[in-house]
Amino acid sequence: MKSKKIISLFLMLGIIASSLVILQYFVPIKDLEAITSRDRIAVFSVTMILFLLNKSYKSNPQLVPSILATEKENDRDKVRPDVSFKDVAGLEEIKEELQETIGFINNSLKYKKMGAKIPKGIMFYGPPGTGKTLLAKAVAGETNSTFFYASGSEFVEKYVGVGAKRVRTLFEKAKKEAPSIIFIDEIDAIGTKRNSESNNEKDQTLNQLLVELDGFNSSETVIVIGATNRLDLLDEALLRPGRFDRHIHIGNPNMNAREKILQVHTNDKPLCKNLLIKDLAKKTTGLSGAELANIANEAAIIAVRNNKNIISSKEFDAAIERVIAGLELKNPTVLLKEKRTVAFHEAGHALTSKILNTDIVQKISIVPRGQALGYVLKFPEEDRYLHTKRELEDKIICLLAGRAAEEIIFNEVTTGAKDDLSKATNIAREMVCSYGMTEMGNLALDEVYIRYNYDFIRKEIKIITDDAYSEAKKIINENIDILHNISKVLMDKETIDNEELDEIFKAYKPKFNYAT
Ligand SMILES: Nc1ncnc2c1ncn2[C@@H]1O[C@H](COP(=O)(O)OP(=O)(O)OP(=O)(O)O)[C@@H](O)[C@H]1O
Ligand SMILES: [Zn+2]
Repeated sequence: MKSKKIISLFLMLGIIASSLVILQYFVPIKDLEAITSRDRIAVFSVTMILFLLNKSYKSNPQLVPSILATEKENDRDKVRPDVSFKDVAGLEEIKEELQETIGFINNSLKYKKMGAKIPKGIMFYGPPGTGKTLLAKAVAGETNSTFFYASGSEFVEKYVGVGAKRVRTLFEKAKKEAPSIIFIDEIDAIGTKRNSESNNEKDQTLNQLLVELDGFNSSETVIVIGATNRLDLLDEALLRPGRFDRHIHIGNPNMNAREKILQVHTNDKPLCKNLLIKDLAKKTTGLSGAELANIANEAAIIAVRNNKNIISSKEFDAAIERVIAGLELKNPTVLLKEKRTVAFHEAGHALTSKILNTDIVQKISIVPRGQALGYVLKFPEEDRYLHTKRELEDKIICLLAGRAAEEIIFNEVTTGAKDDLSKATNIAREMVCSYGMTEMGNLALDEVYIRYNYDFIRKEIKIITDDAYSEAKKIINENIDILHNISKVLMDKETIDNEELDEIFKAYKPKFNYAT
């Protein structure tokens, strides 16, 4: 290592010397005195920059195709994590289930003597940010195994064969360092179903992964953990016995788990005595572990910014809003007409949510945040795992009510409903394709069928969203005074909290009849 540095230094001095010689060669003899020390410094600086650029090219592993990279550079994916199960909050049943695997690794000799095969593959699946990576690291920590991290998308390259070679190298290293855990995040990037339209490189990589999973035997204690948001998209071959045959669903945390996660992430923070973590758990229904960790951190940052030495519920409320709705824009330049449109749009969402009782409305705001010009902050009253058809229809009504209010008041629609339309369409699509909630009957449709029959499916989706839109307009028209009142208060004060909204509702008698 040292000798390399010395060679580089000599090389650099050589380059400087030859540059000066070349410079003199190009300059007529009579002008030689004109080569000032400034010129020499310039040559020296340019050489140094070239030298440093060359050095950073070499030290940046991204620039070296991993297939050509040295052993050392590839080893950056290998760690011995200092994470254990106590860092993973909630998820008690899952930790219980993983105890068996931990027992296998820690007592592998006993199992081997008995001729028992150690299970090789576990597949974690569920929404993003729920702790899949954290849990895999904790398994490595609990067993003192080497942890190899790989992301499915890293394997798939333009060049056929590169991905397969990377898979081979990864397994070779893991076997050498056994006991080890290989964690393959976003495994769907290589593991989706193979079909006639598949791409060759992806399929070769997947085949290599299958070969590796079949290849290693019980003398090597290597456990492979895959993670995906979409188990249904994975090739069945990957999930067969002997491969990723244990499937563990990791969902968003329930109230109890949220409380524990928030506890873990606030342990090291000075909290106000009156602050109840339980209350925070109530206000964060539907959020992931990663979002909760983010909220705890944001609350601390906000407290520092406000020169506080303890964190109170005020900072947490601001942090929740920040994480859910995005960064508040300072001095936004929203036109008055646009502000009115946003006020009516948000009033439409809030009015229907309250009338249909879909969620508890915490706050309505027309202060721009993130990409939104306004927003309604709302949470379901409790954790829900099942939704009736009626509830899904109500959700779609509330989503489309922003646009419906715009149309009723201004007789035209704006681009502001883009996100609402996308969410509403997704729910309706699930109702048609996954939940069997339409005239098509009790069917779940697979991706290939959906792709080839999308025109027909689109018609079914449109029936649902059209009905919801009419219903939204009906509810708003029947309660138009409340809509005007909410938007008036929003124009004056920019935000309304749930108590103020209750006051507005008390002053009028909301009307509501479901269309039959
Ligand atoms: N159950 C939990 N206990 C404690 N912290 C958690 C938990 N779940 C998530 N977190 C926090 O969220 C962060 C991100 O979680 P992680 O990366 O493990 O999620 P993931 O499911 O792998 O996400 P993705 O699918 O996006 O890769 C963790 O580093 C941790 O700080
Ligand atoms: Zn909206």
